[in-house]
Formats: sequence, C-alpha cells, structure tokens
Amino acid sequence: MKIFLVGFMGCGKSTKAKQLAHRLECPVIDLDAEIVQLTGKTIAEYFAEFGESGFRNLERETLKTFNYPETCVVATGGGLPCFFDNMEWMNENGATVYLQMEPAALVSRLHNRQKRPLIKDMDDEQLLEFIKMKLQERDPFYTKAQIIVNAFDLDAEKLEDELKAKHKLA
Ligand SMILES: Nc1ncnc2c1ncn2[C@@H]1O[C@H](COP(=O)(O)OP(=O)(O)O)[C@@H](O)[C@H]1O
Ligand SMILES: O=C(O)C1=C[C@@H](OP(=O)(O)O)[C@@H](O)[C@H](O)C1
Ligand SMILES: [Mg+2]
Repeated sequence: MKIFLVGFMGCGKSTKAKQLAHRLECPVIDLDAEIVQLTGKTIAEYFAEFGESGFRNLERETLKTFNYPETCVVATGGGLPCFFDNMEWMNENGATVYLQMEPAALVSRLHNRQKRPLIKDMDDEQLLEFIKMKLQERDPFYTKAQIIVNAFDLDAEKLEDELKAKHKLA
C-alpha cells in the first residue's frame, strides 16, 4: 500500500511521512526531495528557471513515474494534488490522507520561507492572507482524500491507527 500525505505547506507532510514510515518499517519518499535529486536544483532554483508551470509538469511526471516500493509513505508537495488529475491518480493508486490545519497555525510553522518559492518574500501578515486565499482554492482538492485528520496535534501512532481501521494495513 502506498500512503500519500497531502495538505498545505507547513502542515507537516515531510515530517509526519518520516515518522509514519518509521512506525510501519517501510521506506519514505518525499517527492520534493526526489525532484531536487533528479534535477540537481533546489525547488526555488527550479521555479526561478522554469516557472511554476515547468515545476508542475515535472511534479506530475515524478508522481506518476516513480518506481514506488510495494509499501511506502509518500510526502507530496503542497500544490501537487491541485494540478492535473494528480489527486484522482493518488486515490486510485494508494491511500490518501489530508493533514488539515488552520491558517494561523500554518503561519507559525512556516519559518523557513526561502525554501518555498511561493511565499519566500512574505511577512507574517501577508502570509496569513495568502494562506486564507490559497486554502479556499486548494481545499476542494485536498478534501478528496480518503482520510482527513487534524494535523495540529497529530501523532504518527494515531495516524497509523486511522489507516489500519480504514485500509486494513497489516
Ligand atoms: N508536530 C510538530 N510540531 C511543531 N513543528 C512541527 C511539527 N511537525 C513539523 N513541524 C515543523 O513545521 C515545519 C513544516 O514541516 P514540514 O514537515 O516541512 O511540512 P510540509 O512538508 O507539509 O511543508 C518544519 O519547520 C517542521 O520542523
Ligand atoms: O504549496 C506549494 O505549491 C508548494 C509546496 C512545497 O512543498 P511543501 O508543501 O512540502 O512545503 C513545494 O512543492 C513547492 O514549494 C510548492
Ligand atoms: Mg514537504
């Protein structure tokens, strides 16, 4: 079973994917990190060179062509479910979990903005407005996930229990 974690930047996908994979004793794949490895560029450099549309094309390609192990946890980038048919593809090819979090909590998690080109020059106030606007646009995609959890106080054990209940993980 492939488990895809989706949600807004800062909700903890990359962090929780590692913890969950550790509990399940399976590999973790972070699609942003795979893109960095594949291209030899940071996400910020890739955006600067090829624009957001270039990044979205490569992101889709990476999602769909990666040679996934049978069981793994996959951290997706925050925008990935909201382009092309990526969300449907994940729902058809694995289990999907939306790590949901309030805008103000997301702001408090997003200290390291330089790594994230969409928000790199924003102060807290601008970021809060941006998140409120973007979440309205993205929530309809995220909420297509099979499991929706509150990401604020989420621990990996609870997440594992939810997945076992819903997907009969071994
Ligand atoms: N449970 C947590 N409590 C506090 N901070 C967290 C927690 N989980 C992640 N973080 C921090 O929040 C930020 C975003 O986490 P990250 O896993 O990179 O999110 P995403 O991949 O969804 O953008 C990081 O700085 C990380 O250290
Ligand atoms: O929300 C987005 O559009 C993005 C989120 C980032 O991933 P994280 O959600 O892991 O920060 C990364 O893919 C890129 O900067 C674009
Ligand atoms: Mg991440």
